[in-house]
Amino acid sequence: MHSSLSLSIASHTSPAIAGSSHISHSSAFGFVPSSPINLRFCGLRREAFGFSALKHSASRRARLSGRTTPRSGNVVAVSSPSDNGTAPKSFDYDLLIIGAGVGGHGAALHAVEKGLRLVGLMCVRRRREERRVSGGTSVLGSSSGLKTAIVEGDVVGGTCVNRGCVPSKALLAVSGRMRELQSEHHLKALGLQVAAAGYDRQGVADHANNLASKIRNNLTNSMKALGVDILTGVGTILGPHKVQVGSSNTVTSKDIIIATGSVPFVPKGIEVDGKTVITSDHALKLEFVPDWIAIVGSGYIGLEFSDVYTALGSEVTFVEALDQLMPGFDPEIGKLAQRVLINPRNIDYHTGVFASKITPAKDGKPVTIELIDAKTKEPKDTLEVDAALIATGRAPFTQGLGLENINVVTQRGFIPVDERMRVIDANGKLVPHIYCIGDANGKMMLAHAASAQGISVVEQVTGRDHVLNHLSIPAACFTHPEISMVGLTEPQAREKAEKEGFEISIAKTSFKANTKALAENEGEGLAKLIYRPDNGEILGVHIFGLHAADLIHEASNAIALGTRIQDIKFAVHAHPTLSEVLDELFKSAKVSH
Ligand SMILES: Cc1cc2nc3c(=O)[nH]c(=O)nc-3n(C[C@H](O)[C@H](O)[C@H](O)COP(=O)(O)OP(=O)(O)OC[C@H]3O[C@@H](n4cnc5c(N)ncnc54)[C@H](O)[C@@H]3O)c2cc1C
Ligand SMILES: NC(=O)c1ccc[n+]([C@@H]2O[C@H](COP(=O)([O-])OP(=O)(O)OC[C@H]3O[C@@H](n4cnc5c(N)ncnc54)[C@H](O)[C@@H]3O)[C@@H](O)[C@H]2O)c1
Repeated sequence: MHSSLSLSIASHTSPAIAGSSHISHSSAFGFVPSSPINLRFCGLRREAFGFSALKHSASRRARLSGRTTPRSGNVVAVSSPSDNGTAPKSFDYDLLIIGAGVGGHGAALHAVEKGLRLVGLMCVRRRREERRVSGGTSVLGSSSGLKTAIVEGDVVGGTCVNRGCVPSKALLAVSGRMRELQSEHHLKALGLQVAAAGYDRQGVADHANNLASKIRNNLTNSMKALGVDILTGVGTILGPHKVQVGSSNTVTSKDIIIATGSVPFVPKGIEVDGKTVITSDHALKLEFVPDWIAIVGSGYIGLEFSDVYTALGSEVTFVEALDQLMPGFDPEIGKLAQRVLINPRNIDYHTGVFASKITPAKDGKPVTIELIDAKTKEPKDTLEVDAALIATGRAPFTQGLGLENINVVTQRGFIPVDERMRVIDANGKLVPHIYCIGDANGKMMLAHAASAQGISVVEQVTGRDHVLNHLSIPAACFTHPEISMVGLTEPQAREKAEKEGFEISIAKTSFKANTKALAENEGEGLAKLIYRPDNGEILGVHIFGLHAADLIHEASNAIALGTRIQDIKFAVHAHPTLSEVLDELFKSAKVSH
């Protein structure tokens, strides 16, 4: 089905991207399970946590909170660091983590490494264990004297493992291969002859689903092996040291980490039916491949799914509110990405427009999308398509968490934190012993950022001050080819330079000069370095090209460790490898130092 209006392709758009990969703690996976508790999932469906169910979940939490009267003496009066004196002398746990996504998991594993004892909480089917825990007489965990618990209301792994990074990368692995097999020009250049490529939709969907199950099991087993007992239950904060788990259990903990993540954000006026108007939660199941799909939002999710859908034969129309596709990324890299990832593919787009109303397909009628001008709000167009994917960002999952019990007011749903992830209350004061990591604090909605923040918090609660440098955290978009970045974009660097009174310089290298890239017939690519010529500081690196997501780490590690260009340019790279693209990049920079 096609649009009732002609869709013209604008020529001025420019993108630029970033991203990451799932954090694996494979070193922890090999342990023999030692926990006496048999880990089982409660079988709660994700839908119970989805956007529409959020209200239900929140009201359930509110009911639960209302029913539970904190025992006096066990709860610290809110928002006064000195009030900690009213806390119990001893706690059920030293560290309690609410949410077993990648952030919570990363924090939990690091806590084990630091000697913290892990005792997870999973409710519903775990009455016996819960009673033991709520009675404060838990006997679980390792022989260390410290105790930690992780609370999960759905399934271990959270968004990344079940509805995010992991299944999406499985689909992208398929789209990458399909692209290669479909590119006659590419195959011919390599001297290959391949019969027409095809795919089995269910087989592709199974690959994504199986991978998610596998990684979920790995995560679960890694915590189990380290003595983690996970009880499922919705965690509600009753006070600074007290959390209700499920409907009746309460636990106390010296420190608490909130790691409750996010859910798809669906703008007002858009009706998601889960079939023809979908979010990434639905799209990852690949229940059908529409002939024509509109993707609302051209950020990470939109771009990655455009790669998947076009490889599987769909026509894609982007609807983007800002004036260019993939806004927010370095404009030069974005322009190149658009030339390679958008223009030659079966993709067109509308920029500077909001999807103000989307109605699912019904009774033989297509999905309709009403577009309004993003600035004037005047009606612009109506599209008729087979399906619409809503990829307009993510909303923090913090409703009903009991934040009112610690006097915390969210900002657009995000929990305010300082640079050490310490939660800030309504009066601007730090809430003692409560931290928030990952998507729920909105600092950087990436899996490895959530995990790194969790590790940083564990460092602090175990006595070592630590501040995570978010400018050293890489990001990648796993399109074909990939896009990656770390640090500042060129406009951001220019703004900072102007404010702080220094010069910036730019260096670039092309994949066309790289032997390995040319051997692969993948010479389309660019690496860009933004730096200070006076002292060799690396301000940002952006890469578009084959394996860009892997290549970025030399730059992100350099930023994290404070390595300057005048030092890193002497590092030796194996030949012929793609890493020589960065070698060339650093060598071509001119530092006066
Ligand atoms: C389609 C898609 C693809 C993505 N791809 C990538 C990628 O390639 N690389 C990347 O870095 N990032 C990617 N992301 C982003 C990444 O998934 C998130 O940044 C990451 O999952 C955030 O981790 P988290 O631990 O903060 O939260 P989550 O992973 O959302 O986990 C939070 C957990 O807390 C639980 N929970 C919530 N409230 C409660 C409560 N009150 N009590 C108990 N449990 C609770 C939830 O059930 C959930 O299990 C992607 C996201 C999507 C949607
Ligand atoms: N590879 C990765 O690391 C990866 C992959 C997928 C998702 N993620 C994470 O998930 C998060 C969510 O991804 P996302 O792509 O949904 O969000 P995003 O913030 O990356 O992009 C959303 C886009 O939607 C546009 N938009 C918002 N409302 C709109 C409307 N009403 N009409 C038209 N356009 C609108 C925005 O301008 C923006 O370009 C990201 O923040 C990212 O960190 C990461």
